[in-house]
Amino acid sequence: MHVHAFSNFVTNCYSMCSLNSSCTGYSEGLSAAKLLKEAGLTVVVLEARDRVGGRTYTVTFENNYVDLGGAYVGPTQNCILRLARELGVKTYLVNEKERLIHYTKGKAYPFRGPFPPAWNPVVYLDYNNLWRTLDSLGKEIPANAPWTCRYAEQWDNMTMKELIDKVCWTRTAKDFARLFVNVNVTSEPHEVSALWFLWYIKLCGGTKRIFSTSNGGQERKFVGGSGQISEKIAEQLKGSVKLKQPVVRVSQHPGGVSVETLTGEKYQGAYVISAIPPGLTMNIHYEPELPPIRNQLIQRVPMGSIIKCMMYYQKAFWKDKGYCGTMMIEDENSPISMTLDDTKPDGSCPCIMGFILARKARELIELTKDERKQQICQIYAKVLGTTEALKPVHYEEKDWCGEQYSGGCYSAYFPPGTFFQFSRALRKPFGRLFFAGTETATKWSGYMDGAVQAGERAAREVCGEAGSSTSIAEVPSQPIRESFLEQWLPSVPAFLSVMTISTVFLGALGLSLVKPSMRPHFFK
Ligand SMILES: Cc1cc2nc3c(=O)[nH]c(=O)nc-3n(C[C@H](O)[C@H](O)[C@H](O)COP(=O)(O)OP(=O)(O)OC[C@H]3O[C@@H](n4cnc5c(N)ncnc54)[C@H](O)[C@@H]3O)c2cc1C
Ligand SMILES: O=CCc1c[nH]c2ccc(O)cc12
Repeated sequence: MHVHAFSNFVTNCYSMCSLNSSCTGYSEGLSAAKLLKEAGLTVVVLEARDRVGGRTYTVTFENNYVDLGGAYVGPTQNCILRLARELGVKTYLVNEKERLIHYTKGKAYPFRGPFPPAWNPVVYLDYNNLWRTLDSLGKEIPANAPWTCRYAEQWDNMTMKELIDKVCWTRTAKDFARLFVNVNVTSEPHEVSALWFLWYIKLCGGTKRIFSTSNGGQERKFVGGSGQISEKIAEQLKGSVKLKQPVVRVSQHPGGVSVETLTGEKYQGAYVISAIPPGLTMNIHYEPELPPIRNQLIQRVPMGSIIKCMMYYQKAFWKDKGYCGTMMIEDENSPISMTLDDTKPDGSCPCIMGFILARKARELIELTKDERKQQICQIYAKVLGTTEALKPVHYEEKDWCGEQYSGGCYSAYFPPGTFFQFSRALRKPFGRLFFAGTETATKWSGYMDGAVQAGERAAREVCGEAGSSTSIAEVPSQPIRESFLEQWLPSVPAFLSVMTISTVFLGALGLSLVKPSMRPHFFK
């Protein structure tokens, strides 16, 4: 049997495989194909681009390597970490020794921890209630069947903007919540379904785990770059990975599946795994036609918007100033919203990685590369408080919005009113056609880890096996704890109600204790 995979991680697009013969599938393709090959199947991976890796992309220049796509990994991402270990790819810690900076209202506030603190007690309560609410609503949503949540329809009909406006009382918390959505899903709060966003955060272990560097999703990077993972699997699969082969037709017949590519090549197999973002499957003709819900799902899942920008300097001058290089920037005039130190672990190639996200990516793609570089240096100089930021030695950037075979990044999102009715079709096989890709994952969906989990799950489906990927902790993971205050502090409205009730109660009590003749006349 042959399996064809179109894919990246389980391959990079479509992989096809065969048991004693063949099967066909797409990518994510690479991790699926690896597992299928190990199970004794013959696999072909059909990749549209002239390279493997898909939404990961490591390029080399002047003795340096840089990840221009997916890069960060961290505790609980055990599928990608296990795969990396098997392939001999090591990780290193992203620098977070010094203080982070929250830049807001034109001023830089250094801090430590996952989220900026608030000195105003009302804002403090509001932030605390926001994170607690997002996490507790997420607990109501089953990871593998979000449509069964008892509030699924209600929450899906709401955008994240509406949810943020309901939960937050202060402008400060609302603005930071917008940045939180921008950074995590490269989209605007008004664009995404609240049900989908709450599910997405839950799949990563909650608001702290997804946003943190230490003990979170951005804790580590791969020595040599994330692109090696796909490249090493492709090497193991030798001649089975076919580049420059965009799949355009998938025809199922009683004996198997035939997959046709844009160049006119035809591949026969027993099964196909499609491991491309769901929206891109609109580019493919299916015989027989896709089932109705799948056919409509693929029309409803746009991709996020991001430009990843790497600014290189002679020296990591931010460390000398006591800053680690993480900046959370709230300023409409700043192209960049989030940065991390991208200096190599041996201190070479000092670099600040910055994301241009969502609305800003769409606006700033109109500028030239040099104009973006100038604007980025100017905001780094303001935030870090030094003109050293104006003197970079090199600049690299990658716009993912214009990538034909990604459609955008990091991943697909669900607009309001879509996730409740269409998420059930995300990974439901159709005859000999199986679905992988990070969007179909039930842990760390949208991430490299989700891509591997989904690819391996699809490979097991092809083999007729149930079960899930091994989940042994690959790097130490500390449980995410909520302090007593985080759990029990009231929200702003609860605090105001308590204050009002207690003021009225104490006032009434006080009045009852004074002589009737002394009471104001309306109490007599
Ligand atoms: C800037 C950026 C930052 C990111 N940051 C992180 C991060 O820090 N950590 C993290 O874990 N993730 C991150 N991600 C997301 C991560 O890269 C993706 O979730 C992951 O790589 C998706 O893998 P995949 O195999 O599901 O899909 P893809 O990588 O998209 O693979 C699909 C493959 O299919 C191919 N293809 C498309 N159409 C066809 C067709 N018709 N025929 C054949 N082949 C086709 C594509 O060329 C591609 O190679 C980031 C992504 C970007 C771009
Ligand atoms: O996945 C890629 C990058 C990313 C996703 N969520 C966050 C949160 C904070 C970051 O610094 C980066 C990211």
